[in-house]
Formats: sequence, C-alpha cells, structure tokens
Amino acid sequence: MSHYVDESAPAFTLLTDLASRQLGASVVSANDELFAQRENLINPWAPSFDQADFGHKGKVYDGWETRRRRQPGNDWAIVRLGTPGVIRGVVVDTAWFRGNYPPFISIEALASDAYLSAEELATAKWSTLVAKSTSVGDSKNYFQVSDQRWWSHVRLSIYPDGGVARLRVHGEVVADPRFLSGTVDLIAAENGGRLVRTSDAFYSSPAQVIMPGRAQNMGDGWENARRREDGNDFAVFALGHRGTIRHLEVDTQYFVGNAPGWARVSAADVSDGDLDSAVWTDVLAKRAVLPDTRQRFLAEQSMEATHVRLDVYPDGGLSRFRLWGEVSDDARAAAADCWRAHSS
Ligand SMILES: NC(=O)NC(NC(N)=O)C(=O)[O-]
Repeated sequence: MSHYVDESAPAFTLLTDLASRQLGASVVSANDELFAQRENLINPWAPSFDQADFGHKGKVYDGWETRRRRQPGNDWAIVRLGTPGVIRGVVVDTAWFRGNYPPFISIEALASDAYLSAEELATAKWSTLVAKSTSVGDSKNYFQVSDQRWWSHVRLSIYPDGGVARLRVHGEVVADPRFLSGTVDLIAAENGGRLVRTSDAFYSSPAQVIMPGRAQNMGDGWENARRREDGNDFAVFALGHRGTIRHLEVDTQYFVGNAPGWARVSAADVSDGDLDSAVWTDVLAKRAVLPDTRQRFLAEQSMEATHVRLDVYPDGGLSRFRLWGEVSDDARAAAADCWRAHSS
C-alpha cells in the first residue's frame, strides 16, 4: 500500500485522499461494471496490469470498466467519501486503459450526514465540481477544485463509456463536531489529523500511520530507507483540532527487522501557524521501542497542542500512531462553526 510521492503532481495530491478505501470510503453504485468492478476505483495502491490475464468477460483490469455503449447516454459511479471534507482536487487515473479510456469525465458532489442508499443517491441533487472535461488514456488526469463547501459523496461520470483505474479525491477532512466529544484520537486522519513534514518516505508515507484501524501489513505503515548518515528520521503531524494528549500508541506491528530502536514524541501549540519557530515539549521522552508490538504509553505532559513530532532513531517504521485525548472547548466550537459554514 505504498503512498508514492510524485514530485511533478499538483500540490493538492499531498492532501488526504478522502475517497480511499483506507479512510473507509466505498463505491456505493455504478450503472455498469461488466468488464471490471467499481470497487477497484478506491484501492489505495497503484494500479497494476498483467498482459496475460484474461477472464471470462475479457481482459482483466485493475480499475472500473463499463461495456461498449450502444445506446445514447453515459456511465457513472458514486463514491461515499471515507469522511466528509472540502475537496481541493481530483485525480482521474486511467492507468493501463489505452484503447478503452473515456475521452471526457465530469465530477459532481453532494453533502449529507445521513447514510444515503443507492436509490436515494440516484434521485439526490448533485452540484458540479468539475464540468465535463477532456481526459486522456493511461494517465493521471488532474482537476483542481475551488469550492469551499464540504461534501460526503462524489459522482464520477464518464462519456460515453470506458475504464478508469483509480479516482482520488484530495482535500481537507471536515469532522462532524458531534463526534469530537470525550476521548478521541486527536491525530487520526478521520478527525482531521494530517502529515505536514517528514524526513523520508522512501518506501511508504507516514500519512498512513494515522489511517483508521490496524495496519494490514508492513506496506500499510510508514517505512523510510535505511539511514546511512547521522541524524534520525521524523514526521510532523497537525492534529485535527487543538487538544490535550492523555495517552499514546506507538505500534510497530509488521516491522520486525526494521522497527526503530527508539522513539520520541513531542508536541507544540502552533496556533500562530509558524511551525519553524515551534517550541517542542516531550510528551514521550526518547525511549526504546520493541519490534512488531503495539505499545501504549501515558503522556508525560498535559498541554494543549496543535502539532506533534514523532522522532524515530536512527530510522525505522511504524504501522500506526495514535494520540488519545480531548479536543479543547474553543477548538470544538470552531469545528462546529466550520461544519455549519461549509455545509451546502
Ligand atoms: N482489450 C480490451 O481491453 N478490450 C475490452 N475491454 C476488456 N476489459 O476486455 C474493450 O472493448 O474495452
């Protein structure tokens, strides 16, 4: 599940993929999927292709593919996002679809805090985020979005038919404030936590360690390269909302021969936005950690924080990182304002 970083891609691709299966998204419905199943659209890994792989219905593709259309109209698929969010850009990846990609696509969205059925979605009111636009085959097609509202579902339309390997919907999580009460994971992507800096994401990105649930394998965590120079690897995360950390989880499961020897977690209140002058305070002083073990620690400091820095020594990977605590009252009020202000 490697989270490769493409330096030439637009900046919005560094934001959370709200449509990823890793975040809990699903492909609710599609009008056709004869050649290849719609669920492939949201696989977190890069699309693959096997020249020799044919099934009963034709060439096997790692994507969503409809039949050749013989009637007027167009094909579509609907994705329920893993969490609601403001969408900053969309990637329609037609990897491996060369003679069967859709020449045009469009993206619409809707916002609902209900669990809408496929039937309800079919008759719902959709807003256009990307008007009908050209797409090319075997490529990542990037579309910037400037709308400021939050959305819960997107509809990808393809004209007239064809195949799309992946749909990535990048943006900022807008957490439902009703679920920010009590003890929550302040760094969880589903609560708005996000990676802002890292020393090295050679094999896979630290953005994965804040995804929901347990890691499925080593590829579902953060793995840097073997460090051959001085220093140590690190990742800096913004918490979804300012809060007080009470206990932490440093989970090295699946990292058997490549777990860090030691880890340290420090926190800062960067409410002024100046990360470069942040003053970091240890919430977990540097300590030895075990391989392949979910380790829980009490926070050594009670302080309000907006950002957290995870240092690993000298290098090494983690599968999950959790920071349990309470969102501060003013941050929860701000989240409620954001939920209301951005709703459509
Ligand atoms: N070689 C193909 O990909 N052909 C067809 N698609 C599949 N999946 O077989 C088609 O017509 O698009």
